Amino acid sequence: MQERRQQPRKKLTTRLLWHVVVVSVSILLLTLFITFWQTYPSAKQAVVERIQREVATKLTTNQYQLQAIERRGDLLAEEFLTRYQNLRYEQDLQSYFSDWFEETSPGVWRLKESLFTGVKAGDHYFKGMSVFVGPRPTPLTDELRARLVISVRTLNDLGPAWEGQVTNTHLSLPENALALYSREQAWGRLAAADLVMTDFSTLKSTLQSENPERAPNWTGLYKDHSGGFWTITYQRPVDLNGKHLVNASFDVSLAQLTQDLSRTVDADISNYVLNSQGALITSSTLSDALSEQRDTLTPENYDDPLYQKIAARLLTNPQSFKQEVWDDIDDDYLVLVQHLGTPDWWYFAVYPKELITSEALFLPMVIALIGSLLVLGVLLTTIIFVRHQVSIPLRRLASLAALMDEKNYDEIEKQSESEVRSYGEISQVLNAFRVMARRFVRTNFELEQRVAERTKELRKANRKLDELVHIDGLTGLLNRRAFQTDVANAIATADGSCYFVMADIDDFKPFNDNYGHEAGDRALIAFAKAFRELPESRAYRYGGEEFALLLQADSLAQARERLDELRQAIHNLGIEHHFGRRLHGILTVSFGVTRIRANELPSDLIKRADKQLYLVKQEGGDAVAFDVGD
Ligand SMILES: Nc1nc2c(ncn2[C@@H]2O[C@H](COP(=O)(O)OP(=O)(O)OP(=O)(O)O)[C@@H](O)[C@H]2O)c(=O)[nH]1
Repeated sequence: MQERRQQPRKKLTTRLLWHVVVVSVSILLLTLFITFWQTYPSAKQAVVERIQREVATKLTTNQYQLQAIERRGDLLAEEFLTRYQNLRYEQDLQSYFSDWFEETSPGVWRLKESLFTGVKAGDHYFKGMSVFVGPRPTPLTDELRARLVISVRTLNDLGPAWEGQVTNTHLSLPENALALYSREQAWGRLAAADLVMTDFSTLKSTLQSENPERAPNWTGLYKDHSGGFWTITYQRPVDLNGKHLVNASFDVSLAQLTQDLSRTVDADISNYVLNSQGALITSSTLSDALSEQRDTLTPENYDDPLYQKIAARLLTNPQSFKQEVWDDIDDDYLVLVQHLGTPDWWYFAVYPKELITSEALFLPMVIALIGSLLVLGVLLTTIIFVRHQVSIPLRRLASLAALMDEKNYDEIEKQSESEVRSYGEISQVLNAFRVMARRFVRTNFELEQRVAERTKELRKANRKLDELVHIDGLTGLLNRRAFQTDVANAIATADGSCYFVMADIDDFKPFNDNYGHEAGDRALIAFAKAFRELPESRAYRYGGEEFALLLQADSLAQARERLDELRQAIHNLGIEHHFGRRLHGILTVSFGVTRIRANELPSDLIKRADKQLYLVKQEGGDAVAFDVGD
């Protein structure tokens, strides 16, 4: 009963909720995992392709600019050569040289200042021009003079067209001379008088002795101390009949060159540009201070772990890396490699892998979100349905069962009438249970009433039976069985005021024999009435014609007095008896009396009374004899 009344530890809806949540979350996680597993490679591929597109666009522009410079070199070279072929023997050139050049120190010639600041000479206006003719082993020949003048005129005509696209346009001569067009700087006038340009790698690389192929080249990066910026130079040697005349050249500042390269369109992509020696040309990660040192930054002196890893791998075999993806070079970054070609540099785009993971997670997250909303919707619907259609009816059912247990009929009636919304099987069960509950309680009530009535009757019958067991059927006196119980109690509570009397009808046999047995019965009934009416006493039919009395008396005398009254009452009945041995004329009774003693045996008590009765009988009967032994 106790168990039945206990509240369930968890509600049905709570349990259902837990089950659905656990199963749904497991399925969602599995879906997430599988989707992520499927989408990660394609997300990575998409990122790679996006970066490649961006890099390609950037490099195409960059390479286009460089190739444009190379094409300009061709133009400049062709123009110079044409003019040189047509004009080299013109005498005017010698006078131009005399007008335009001045010997600023012995053997060192420079173009006059006015051609830089702006002057009209002949048909042309000259501006931004400077020339330095430094120390050289050979003398200043007419041909060299003519070449210098042609160089000045060519540069003056073509140079302005490319202004802004290159740092400067110049024609360098293998005889340690250089003609330069630049609106910014009159380099030819500033160069140190003892400068031997042909000793430097830049110009040296164009000399026939150094460059038998006569291949145009991009120099390495160098700091232009006169300009104060990092520069590379494009040089295209121009020869005629095996003679090295000039180099059509352009200086390009590193800033100009790498502006696009170091700029990142996507803030998440950083980049590095390395040359074939592993030196860092530029990077989006460089601070302004470090930007000044680029090209001198090497894995040994620039502490950037990712750059160091990239440089280490590049240096294993630079020419083998053209365009590829390095996924394994760093735990956190994906690296795309692109060889630039012009100049011989490598471009590295670096992308954080965690962003690829984020992108790969996008689809699973959308699925998870939609899935969660779906699960939530299904869950809420299920909970509401189960709560209203199952839980509440079942709780009502449990409540009815508890009320049945408590036999609360009124409440069951009340609850049975109240409305509970449910459908189908639950509704059937609830209704069937209500009907059953009502019937059960009613039947139970009736049964209990019937049992109560029967119990009452049974008690009554038992009392009757009990009486019958202890009452003599003929006389209505208590019988010997009742006597045995009462005498035991009287002995147990004996206080000297209770007497035991044994009475026996005198000569009853002859009475029966002569007056008939029925007359004997009537006599017995009449005597019994007299015994019963004796005050302060309980009378018993001891057996046959014998009676017993438990008599309450304050003294022996009082007891004797009472018994004499009884004997007199018997006499008064006057039942005639003329056939007895004692010839009393009426039917009489003899009495043997003794006082009840505490804790004695009933047999001893009876024996004492019997003895007195015997003595009375011996003496002729119809008398009372007392045992006075105590
Ligand atoms: N009518 C009738 N007689 C009974 C009943 N019970 C016992 N008796 C008779 O009582 C008589 C008892 O006789 P006895 O024991 O010889 O005693 P008595 O004749 O009375 O002789 P004393 O006792 O010496 O006076 C018997 O004849 C029994 O049949 C009874 O219920 N009804």
